[in-house]
Amino acid sequence: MKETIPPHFRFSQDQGSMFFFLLECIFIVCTCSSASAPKRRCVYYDSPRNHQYTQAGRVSGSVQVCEATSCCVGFFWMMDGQQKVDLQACDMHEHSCPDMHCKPQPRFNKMIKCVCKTDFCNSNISWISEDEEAVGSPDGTMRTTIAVVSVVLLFLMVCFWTAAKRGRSFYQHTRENPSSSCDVSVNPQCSCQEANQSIIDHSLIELQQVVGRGRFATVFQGKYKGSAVAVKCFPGGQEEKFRAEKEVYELPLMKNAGIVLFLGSGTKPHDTSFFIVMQFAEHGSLHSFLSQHSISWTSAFNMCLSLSQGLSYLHSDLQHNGVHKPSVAHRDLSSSNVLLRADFSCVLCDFEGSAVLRSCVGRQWGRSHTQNFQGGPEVGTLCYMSPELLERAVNLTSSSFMLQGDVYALALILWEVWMRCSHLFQDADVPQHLLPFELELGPNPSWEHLIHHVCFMNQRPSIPPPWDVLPEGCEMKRILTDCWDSDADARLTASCVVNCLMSLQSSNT
Ligand SMILES: Nc1ncnc2c1ncn2[C@@H]1O[C@H](COP(=O)(O)OP(=O)(O)OP(=O)(O)O)[C@@H](O)[C@H]1O
Repeated sequence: MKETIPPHFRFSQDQGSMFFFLLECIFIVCTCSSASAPKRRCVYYDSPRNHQYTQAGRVSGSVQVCEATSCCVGFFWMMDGQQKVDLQACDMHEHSCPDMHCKPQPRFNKMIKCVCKTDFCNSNISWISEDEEAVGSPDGTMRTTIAVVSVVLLFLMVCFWTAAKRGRSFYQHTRENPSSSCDVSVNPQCSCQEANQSIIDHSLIELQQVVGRGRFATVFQGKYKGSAVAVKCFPGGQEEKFRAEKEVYELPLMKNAGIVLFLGSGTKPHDTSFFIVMQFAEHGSLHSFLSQHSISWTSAFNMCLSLSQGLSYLHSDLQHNGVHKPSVAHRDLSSSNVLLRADFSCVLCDFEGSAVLRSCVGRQWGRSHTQNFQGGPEVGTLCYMSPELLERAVNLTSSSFMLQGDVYALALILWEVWMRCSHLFQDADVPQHLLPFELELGPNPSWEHLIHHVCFMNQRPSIPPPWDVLPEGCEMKRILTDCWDSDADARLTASCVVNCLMSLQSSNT
């Protein structure tokens, strides 16, 4: 006989699947309703810069019929009060666009962007204020209700999609490495432990030659207690930078093979300057080394692995014996801020722009950082900046964006290393060392050129065709493209890069 279970009992027994069933229903309803809706039509402006947007829908003259989005996008330059079209198309990057009209969202300098959701709404910037828009619309309340319902539905879909995506990547990662986790989320516990301060008397240091000159400090080779050291000297005016860098080095558990060894710090009483003493890295910066040497596959691999391990450690949030190391975002990762030790392993240095991602009563999650709105953020080296940071499309103090920005920069450095690896150019000459985008934009690209190239054209350093036929080439390419993805959320974490590199090596031996 067939067993009948009372409905209320069935529900309580299977709440989890009911929840997912409901979500699925919402998803199906939304999908069906969007499938039956007419396709969005946007103004299309034909310029070489928007060739990537041709994939967003069928173009016929100056009209584009959108395939996978209902949003139109417009980029305009403002010149002498006049708007000049830069790009108009279906917005393949945005799937949510609450605005009916092309409402200006200022970008850098004189660029304005708008994303909107009515047919041909991207033809012109609409200078209508929100109030006017609400008053001018006869069915404003109805539209608002529809908008609210759509946003709630969309939000549920995004939650569902994000949970599914996270679950998938977590599963994939834990399968690859069951003992570790990709999670670099910030530990909610307060990390206000006392710093490991170590004051050094400057009279015990013997300064020798200058080995590096940066924007804020000069680095000398020196001697301290009989050992070779590097001494980073900050002039009196750079006290803030000195304190910021010292704060990172003095965090608990910062001693790690991937981070340059901090020995102490001090002040010079007579000229009120400040200094930080570190272990001396015999081969200098990765940038200067790659400029002078091509490298073998083994050296390239060890450099990439140690660099990724160092970054993964820096990003990690750890508790050990009651001591808490918060996650730290470097925020100025470049081949000049990576040093090479005697054994050619990489260590990270230069933390004056870093953000310590912790929460303490009365403190911020990340240290605040000043920004120069004329020339872009003061923190970071231009050509290593991720698209979202270049565009300022995100909250720059968000911890996840800072960490994802580091991963983008990591990809560019891995590319720099591999581009000097003789094994990867078997029958050809190894190309000279080049900074990312140096080939395309020259050694000192402007902010505008980088935004155009990296954000609008979605270009990345080119991967040489010979890599396609190498057994490791495919995986290397995948690591690079997954780390420099224009969608920051889609990027790998630093600890996942370590795992990918490990599997690259094991499949190669
Ligand atoms: N421990 C070290 N051992 C050897 N060389 C070092 C060491 N620390 C720094 N250098 C050299 O000094 C250069 C500048 O160092 P650093 O990046 O810390 O200075 P900065 O003033 O903060 O520069 P930036 O302009 O990148 O902010 C490095 O690129 C490297 O060549």
